[in-house]
Amino acid sequence: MSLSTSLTPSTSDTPHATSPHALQLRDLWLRLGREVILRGVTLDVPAGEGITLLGENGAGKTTLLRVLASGLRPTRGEGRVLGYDLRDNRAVRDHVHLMPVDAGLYPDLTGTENLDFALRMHGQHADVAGALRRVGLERAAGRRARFLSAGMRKRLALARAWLLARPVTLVDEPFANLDEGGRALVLELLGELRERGVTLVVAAHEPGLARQVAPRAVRLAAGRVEEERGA
Ligand SMILES: Nc1ncnc2c1ncn2[C@@H]1O[C@H](COP(=O)(O)OP(=O)(O)OP(=O)(O)O)[C@@H](O)[C@H]1O
Repeated sequence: MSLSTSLTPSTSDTPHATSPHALQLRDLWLRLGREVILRGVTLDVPAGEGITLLGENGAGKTTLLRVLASGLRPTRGEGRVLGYDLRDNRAVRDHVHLMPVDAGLYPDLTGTENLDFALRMHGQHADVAGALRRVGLERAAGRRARFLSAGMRKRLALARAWLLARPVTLVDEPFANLDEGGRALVLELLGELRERGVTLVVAAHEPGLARQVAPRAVRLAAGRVEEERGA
């Protein structure tokens, strides 16, 4: 099936608002080395929806998120993010934020600098000190990310995703390494993103938690995405 038959292709110049879908994937395949990781992923996600992405270890969740963030190019198939072709790296990166499982921070920048830098990259201004307070990191503002604990790095990455509030926000294992308060914060901040109309994809092994902010659940199995039944 060809997406181009049903959609007017967007370029970086055309506004994404023409597409009611945040994600449209058609028969996406991805090979890494000798392994075929994605085997015909087809998925439609309306703008503003919250999706929980489930699957066993090694199922390909992180890989799929990287494809959606334009960090990996599909071997074949078609994909659009807010109407932009997935292969249009620049447009996709302008609209998509990926919070990776390891937080993806600059280790030699402080907490404040990491947030300032991310905002500057998107031409945004925001209350960085307030965001650090919100995630309980006010005292770590001046510490380099490399000297933060895994849970503190996660909180910093969460503050960044929340400040950026990109129209499509992809979150890989947001609950890992967090204490109870941290997990509640994830739910609170990701919930606020949803309220602001952000499309959210959460890869997680905790469906009960993730579905509180991303109610529709899909499962990656054998390289394909299947709709998960039941609440
Ligand atoms: N750079 C790479 N080169 C080759 N294979 C890779 C590469 N990165 C990941 N893989 C393989 O892709 C498959 C999917 O990995 P991925 O990290 O996407 O799984 P996951 O569903 O996120 O797993 P987990 O729940 O353990 O985080 C695994 O078999 C992994 O070995």
